This record gives sequence, structure tokens and C-alpha cells, in this order.
Amino acid sequence: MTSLSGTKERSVSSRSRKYGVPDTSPTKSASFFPDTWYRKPYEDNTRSGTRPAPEGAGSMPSSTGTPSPGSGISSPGSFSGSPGTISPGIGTESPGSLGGSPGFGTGSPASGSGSSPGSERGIWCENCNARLTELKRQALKLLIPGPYSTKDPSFSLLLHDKLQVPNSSRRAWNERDSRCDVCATHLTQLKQEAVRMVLTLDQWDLSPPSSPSALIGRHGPPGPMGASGAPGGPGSREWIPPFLPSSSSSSAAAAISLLSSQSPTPSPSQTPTPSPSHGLSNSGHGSPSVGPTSSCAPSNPQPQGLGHRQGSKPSSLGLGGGVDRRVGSPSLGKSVAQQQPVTGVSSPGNNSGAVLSTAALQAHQHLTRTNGGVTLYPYQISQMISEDSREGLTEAAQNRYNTNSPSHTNSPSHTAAVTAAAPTTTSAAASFFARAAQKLNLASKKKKQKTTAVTAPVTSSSPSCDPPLFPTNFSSALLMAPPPAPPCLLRAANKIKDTPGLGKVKVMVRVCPVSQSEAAESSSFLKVDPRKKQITIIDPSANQTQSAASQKKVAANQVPPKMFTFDAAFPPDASQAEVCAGTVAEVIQSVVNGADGCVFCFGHSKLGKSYTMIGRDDSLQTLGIIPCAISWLFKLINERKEKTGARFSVRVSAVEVWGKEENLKDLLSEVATGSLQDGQSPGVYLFEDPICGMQLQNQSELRAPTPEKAAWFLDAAIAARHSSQRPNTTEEEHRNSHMLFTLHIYQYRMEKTGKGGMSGGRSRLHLLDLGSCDVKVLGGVGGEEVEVEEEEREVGKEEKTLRPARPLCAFLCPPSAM
Ligand SMILES: Nc1ncnc2c1ncn2[C@@H]1O[C@H](COP(=O)(O)OP(=O)(O)OP(=O)(O)O)[C@@H](O)[C@H]1O
Repeated sequence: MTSLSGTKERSVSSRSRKYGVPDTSPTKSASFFPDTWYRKPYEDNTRSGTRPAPEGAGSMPSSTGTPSPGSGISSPGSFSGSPGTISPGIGTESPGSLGGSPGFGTGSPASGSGSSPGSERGIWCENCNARLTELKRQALKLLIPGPYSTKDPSFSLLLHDKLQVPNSSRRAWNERDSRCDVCATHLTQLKQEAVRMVLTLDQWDLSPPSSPSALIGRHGPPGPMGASGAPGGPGSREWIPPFLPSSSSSSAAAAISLLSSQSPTPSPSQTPTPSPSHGLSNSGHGSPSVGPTSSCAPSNPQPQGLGHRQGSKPSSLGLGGGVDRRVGSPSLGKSVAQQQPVTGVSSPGNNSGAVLSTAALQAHQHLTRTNGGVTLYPYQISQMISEDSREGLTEAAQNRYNTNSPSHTNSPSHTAAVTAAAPTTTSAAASFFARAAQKLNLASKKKKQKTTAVTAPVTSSSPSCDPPLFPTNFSSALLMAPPPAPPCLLRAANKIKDTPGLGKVKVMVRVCPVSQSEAAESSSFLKVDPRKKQITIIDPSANQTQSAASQKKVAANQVPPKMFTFDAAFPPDASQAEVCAGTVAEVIQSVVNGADGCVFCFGHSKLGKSYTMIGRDDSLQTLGIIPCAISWLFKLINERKEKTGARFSVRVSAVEVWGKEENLKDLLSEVATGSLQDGQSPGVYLFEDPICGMQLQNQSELRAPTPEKAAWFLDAAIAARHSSQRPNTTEEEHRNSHMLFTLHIYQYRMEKTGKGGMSGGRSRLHLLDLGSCDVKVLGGVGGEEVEVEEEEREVGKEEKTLRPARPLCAFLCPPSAM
């Protein structure tokens, strides 16, 4: 399956292949934070100080160059460590034991040693070791009410989301960059290590799980936004906060015109071969999972322990047995033995209430032990599982969740038993499990499909190599190494009222790179001056060596050079980072301030429109505008949340316009409904609003609580594109495919009246990956507020003479009309 045809197919498939052998070498992960990020704009600014948007793109000092080896990205090797080597020091005060015991093997696959980078003293500083200790504790707490399936992308995502650097470990911690001031280790790296540790533990638990808690949260109460009603279903459209009246009338947009200084078909050499060193985890393709590579583990590392755990209650907690055994304490062994009879109760027909109470008790015991004497009570455990945390799961993901999740449903009676048993218990833990059971019951009634999914989970518990969910994996890319936000974006976090570019259309130009051999030729007629934001087109005949007579003749007819000025001009060697920062940062600011925004590319076929908008997921340097926009939008939102207390909710929709008939396809309908059928949504249609003009109606709008989740929807949308789903897509079909990817931002603020009311609004960021089909140009890009310089209009004309101009369908613009 490919996401895009032609050369894109190549890149996608090569990426998929590469993901089969993820590179976890710490040094490789350095490539995610290269020194060159923003270097160019920075240099340009240094030279001129006049370059616009990339202006602040100068530096991301802490994010460059010094990735901690601790960032070891999940790999099969991560799970290769023998359990016997796992440090027994979970929760002890020794940072070393937590900072990366060999057993938690995050080492490079090459070495196969499974040594954790974090365990190398001097690589992570003491502060980070302490932080890691805390994060691992948090991760363990989250795991306790499991069992969860490590194969489910949502679980590692959930863990990753939940982990926070505790206040007690904020020494030498740079809040802004989420990095350690001492060793520059990024929060993501620490989280990864912690997540990996618990996933490794979870992998060892092969016992038939009995806790229903894995299903908790599917139908939880309203989230913090308090507006979702039943927020569980991302496809739900139940909560639509009031619109900001201004938002529909205000918009900011950026259009990037793609120019080529060569023939439209790029030579193969132009397409950079994705480096195998991207280091992204193989885990959960198309999912943000860190650790699911564990599913590829050949077998349980210690089969002899299996029987022991299978029958043991601690196993049902997702880690008890394994950890107990690893801890190796006789008393713990005794503890496990003591639980044996109770575990037997977990079989169908037995007293599940007792089982659950025992489970909670063991969770408590385990935490008491592993937290170095710190007692955690069951209610604290249950609090750790915020129902809201899984609110954003799609139905499909939930189904997978169920499928991969333990087979408490192997016996239908189990659910009933749990439900019935719950009232007999009075502890907080019991009510926690009872609630989970109720939800399980509800869920099974609600969705027949879910029931089907849960009835066949036994097979899923056996180790298997899941095929990648989607051909792209931007979700993991953002999870592993989010693109550093341009400083200009974060500076704007303080300027709430500042809505740059509001109501304006910015036109930028990116010149497609050419091969070495063609570089000289192209530079003879096309010059790009990024500093002045100008391109100059020179009559090629002026440069040809001719006889004196013909030179005179030519000079008479020669067309003088034409110069065009843009809001930004990106030369052929401009990096993705430069282009992304230069185009989208400002629009994101506007969107977070309540205006609509839109970014799209147009140009000839194979000039790099999709490369610019989507890019590739194989390294930080190749991420396109959409993944960067997702990451930065959330970054800005988080900053804004902290500063103003405003509440945000982000939803995603994606629609494809395909074919000559311009059919509409809801690209997220599959993940919204969990249906594996053709994603042709019956619902999405165009509606002509008398005031706002043409509107897309009824597309799935799915909640994305994290950037990884939004990126996961991007992966799903790309995979669902007409051109991706059919292996033999013709070039024409491919060119006739346009993707409208929209991030809907809902925000609530406390009203200043002091009456405790909330005011809300919605803004949208439309990110369009247009094909290059010949579409009749029905309109320009914008309404009355469009400010396009005369010269820029001229470049459009000029383009037509150089190559067919193929812009966009009219209903795409203005953005507020969508
Ligand atoms: N700036 C660039 N750097 C590296 N590779 C590039 C760049 N621009 C384009 N490419 C490569 O050129 C090829 C064509 O790019 P892409 O598919 O994005 O073009 P397109 O304009 O979207 O084509 P179409 O109109 O057919 O959809 C891809 O393999 C892409 O990776």
C-alpha cells in the first residue's frame, strides 16, 4: 500500500521497509536534531535581518546537536534483554538502577547487549536520572490497573501523554524547551525510556488477563473541556462549542507557489534516498506507540515463568508476577504464592469481585515495594487512570484495543460477574473496577463489532509481528522527535492579541531542487534571492554565446530580466524546516488567536507540492508543513494554556477530492466508525451557504488530544486516499487527488465579567495537499482582504507561459468558507 503514487510510492515503501529495522542507536537519533535546523534562516537573518517568516527560525539551541543517548528509540532490541538481567531496583532510590538497567534494554540493536543508554553514567545527569525514576514510577502506576496490550498504539501514547516531570524533579529543568539544563536530555527521551520499561514488563505478562480496566475510559465522563458529553468516540460530533463570530470572517493564509528551474520530472538523484538512520521505531506503524515492537519478540523470555504467572493474580495486573520474580525477594515469592488460590478465582464463574479486590491489593503491594516504601493506595491507582486520557481514541483504535487486550471477554459471563460482584465490595479499588466493568458491559452492548473483536483476543496475545497500520508513520515521528518549534512561534505565545497576517494572503515561492548537472543551466535563467525575497527570470537567449552580429540582433529582441517579489522566496537548497517555519508559524499564531488559516501549495506536477505539505516521516529534516503544523500548534496551545488558563480542544477532519468528477471522500470515516469497509462516507457533501459560500458538510471530526494523535489521523487520512488505496493508480488519478486536512481548534476562556461564564470559539487551520490536475480556476485566493502585489499577480501570468498554471478548486478558498 502506498500513500502516493509515483516517486512518493518509492519513498513510502522504502520508509516502510526501513521501519522493519529501526535504528535505535543513540547517535542516530542525533539526526533528528541537527545543527542545521533553522541554520539557514538564521544565517540569512544574520546577513540581512529582513527575511520575514523564517526570521526567528534561527536557533533551537537546546534541541540541536546534543541529543542524549538516552533517547534510544524503541527497537526490537529493546525487548531482547533477558528478564534475568532486569534491574531489581525499580523504585529504589538509586538512580542508576532506574536510569537504565541493562534489562530494560534500550541499547543499540547492533550490540545486542540491551544496555540502556541511560545507564551510562555521565550521559544522563543525576537530575535526569531522578526524573527518570519518577517517570518510571508514574508509568508503573499507570500500568497497574492494566493489563493493556503493548500492541495497541494508544497505550504507549497514553502512557507517554500521562508522564509528567514532577515538581520535585525540576531542578535544572528548562520548562520552555522541556530539556535538562545540564545534559540537554529532552523530556521525550526520558518518557520514552520510562514507557519502554513498562512495556517491557507488560510484554512478559502472558497470563490471561482478567481485569476489565483496560477498557476504562472508552465512555468516560466529559473531559476537561467539559463539553464532550460522551467524548469517547472521536467520531462523535456531539460537542460543537459556539463559534467565534469573528472567526469566520477572519483568516490568514499562505500559498506556496512551486517553481521549477528544470524539467518537471525530477531525476531520481533528486529524490533523497531516505537514510536508514532515521531511527524511528518500528513500533506500531501508523501509531504513536513506542514499544509495540515487543510484539515481534520471538517468545516469552522465560517460558518457565509463564505457568507461574499464568495462574497468578499478579500477572493479571500486568506486571506483578514479572516484577516480583525479578525482584527476587523470597518474601515476594511468598506473596505470589499466597495469591495463587485467589488467582484461581479469576476463572469464569468465580468471584470476580474478590479477584479484583485482590488485584487492587496486589497493585498496592507492588507499589509499596517498588516505591521504596512509599505507600500508594488503590484509589490513588485508579486516579492515575484518567478517563479523559483515552477520550480521543477512535472506535477503530478501541476495537484494536479490545482485540489486543486481554481476554476477560473470553467468557461472556465474566463481564456480568464483575458487574454483579462490584457492589459487594466497598473499597475504592472495588468501585474503580466496578465502574470499569459497567463500562465494559455498556460497551459490549453498544457495539456488536466490539464484542466480536473482544471474543478473539487469545490469538492476539501470542507474539506476532503486526503489519504496519498505515504506510506513513508521522505519529511516531512526532512522538520520537517533535520538530523544534521556531522561536518566533513561541515568542508569539505571549502576544495573545497579536494575530499576524490576519486577513492577508501571503504568497511565497519555493524553487524545486535540480540535479547537479542541471544546476548550472537553471541558474542561468533563474535567480533566487531569499534575502530580498525575489526571484529573477532571465531570458536564456541572453546567455548564449553567439557571434557578434547575432548578439546585436538578439540584444534588440531581448526581453529584459523580470523580477518578482514574494513574501518569501525559498531557493532550491532550502530545507524543509526553513520552509515550514517560514510558512506555517505565523498562520498557527493566527489560528490560535481565533482566526481561520490555510496553507497550500500549487504548481506543476512533481515539483514537490506533497513533499512540501506532507514530506516524509523518515527524519526530522523531511517532515513537511502538515506534521510540523500539528506539532507546533499543540506546542503553542500548551503555552497558551499555561499562560492564560484557556482550554483547548483540537479536532481533525480530512477530506479528499478525487477524480475528474471531484468526488468527495471522508478520509477519516474508517477510523471514526471502525469500519474496515470502503471509507466512502455517505455523509460528506458540499453545501452552498448563502453567507459563507461553499461549505463542506458532515465530515468526521475526530478529537486529537495530542499531536501524536493528530498525526495518527494524518497517517490514516493519507492511507485512505483514493490514490493510496489502489495499487495501480495512474498518474492522472494521482494528480486528481487533493487532500483537505483540517485542524479545528475549539477554545474556551473564562469570561472577564467574573460571573464564571465561559466564552468559546472555533478556528480552523486548513492544510491542503493539492494534486496537479487541470482544474478550471474559478476564483482567486481570498476575498476582499487579499493583498497581492502587482508583481506577484504577474508571476502567475508568467508561470502560465512557462508551464501550465494549475491552481485550485474554487471552493477551497477562502478558507473561512470551508
Ligand atoms: N525540495 C525537495 N527536496 C527533496 N526532494 C524533493 C523536493 N521536492 C520534491 N522532491 C521529491 O520529488 C518527488 C516529487 O515530489 P512530489 O510528489 O511532492 O511532487 P508533487 O508536486 O506533489 O507531484 P504531483 O503533482 O504529481 O502530486 C518526490 O519524490 C519528492 O520526494
